[in-house]
Amino acid sequence: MSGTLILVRHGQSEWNLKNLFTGWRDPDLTEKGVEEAIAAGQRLKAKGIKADIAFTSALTRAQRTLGLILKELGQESLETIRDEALNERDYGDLSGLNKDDARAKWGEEQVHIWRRSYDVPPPGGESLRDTGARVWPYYMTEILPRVLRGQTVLVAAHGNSLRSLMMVLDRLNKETILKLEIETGVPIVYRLNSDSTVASKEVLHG
Ligand SMILES: O=C(O)[C@H](O)COP(=O)(O)O
Repeated sequence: MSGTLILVRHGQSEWNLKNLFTGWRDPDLTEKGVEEAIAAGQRLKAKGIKADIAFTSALTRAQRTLGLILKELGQESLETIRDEALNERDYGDLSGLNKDDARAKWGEEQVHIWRRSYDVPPPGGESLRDTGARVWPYYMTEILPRVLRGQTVLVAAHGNSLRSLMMVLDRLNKETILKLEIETGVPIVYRLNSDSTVASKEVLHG
């Protein structure tokens, strides 16, 4: 066994609440999102987890979630690396549109394909494969080597950047990825083997 990788999707954002496609837009957390982030930190603390380093995206909702978690862990000054490689999928022309309005305009099935398929990009935006094309190399070069050295690495990011990562960790394919939904503010704790495969996975629900 090597180290530990903890993935957390940011808490509820203002645009999650309004049901808007967000992507690279930068809304803050709602009150509920703040509470979810604090609860995530408390659950990690209850497990006795301390991080050695943290990674997050270039977007406020993920950074703020990370800050609230680190506060609960008593690790506010932990080394933190922010990189847009971990940003949410770029939702392109859908950004800022209401998800129900989009379903009314383009149909339920088309919108589901844009949201959950592996390789169909929303207009002007990134498919999950495109998102993975920036997340996977970043994971391989910056995150995984630290886990393999035995560190505990905390990653606060987004629904689709984490889906692309979990596709690899959980060995999902083009079909099985369609069903993967990641809850806001729920830490997922992976222990990795020394060959980078997953030794165990625990989802820290409330
Ligand atoms: O960017 C967004 O709109 C959300 O954070 C993720 O949206 P999705 O569940 O539609 O992929």
